[in-house]
Amino acid sequence: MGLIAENLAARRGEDLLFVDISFSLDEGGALILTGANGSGKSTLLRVVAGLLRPDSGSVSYTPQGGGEARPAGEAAHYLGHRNAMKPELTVEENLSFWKDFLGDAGGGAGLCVGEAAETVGLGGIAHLPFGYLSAGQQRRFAFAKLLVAWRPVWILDEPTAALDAAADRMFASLVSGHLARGGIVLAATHQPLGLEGAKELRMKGFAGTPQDRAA
Ligand SMILES: Nc1ncnc2c1ncn2[C@@H]1O[C@H](COP(=O)(O)OP(=O)(O)OP(=O)(O)O)[C@@H](O)[C@H]1O
Repeated sequence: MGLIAENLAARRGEDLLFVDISFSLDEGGALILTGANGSGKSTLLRVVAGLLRPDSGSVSYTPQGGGEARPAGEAAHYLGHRNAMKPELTVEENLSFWKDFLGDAGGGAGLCVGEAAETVGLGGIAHLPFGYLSAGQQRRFAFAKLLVAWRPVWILDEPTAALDAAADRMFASLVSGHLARGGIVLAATHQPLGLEGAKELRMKGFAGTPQDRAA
């Protein structure tokens, strides 16, 4: 039940970046990835999101109450370093696109676009082109993307880097709310983000060449 990663390994170039990564998270559970720059946090998040193929291992999500296990990426939002919004479209158009494209993954319903914009504190400017907005406003609307489609697993890569304290607090409340609704959070972050009490997985960086490991 929940998110289960088993024996994940990933390679960058010839070398293995990590091996034998396993974890499981039930509904309401959170895991924070820590480790030095370049230790593989973003790579692991991208593997879980289904954006990179693991060298070995698997990661799946099984809904609460049973149902079939499926690739975790199908039940996940991935919020990476980029906002994944078209600058020439309005915020409403961008969020409507994501709402339709992602859909609800079962077990919950996303907010309407207007509600999501209100929730991130920017209800009055969702009619503007995304490209007109400040960097912080753009990031807030990237958070709204998490709200317009219900996806139980949130995969977050340094979501609040370079945001002000108020935006940090707002995002922490979104994260706490998601966990309280039975969501799951997997995050690389140096901020508390409402994840107090989360499990921690420390990434160590390159795990050697495949030849080293065979030796
Ligand atoms: N496309 C790529 N091709 C080859 N190597 C890559 C590629 N992307 C990342 N790497 C390497 O993989 C390693 C891990 O990168 P990753 O971005 O996963 O680390 P990170 O822990 O998220 O780092 P940071 O804290 O700096 O964001 C780094 O040494 C990086 O140079």
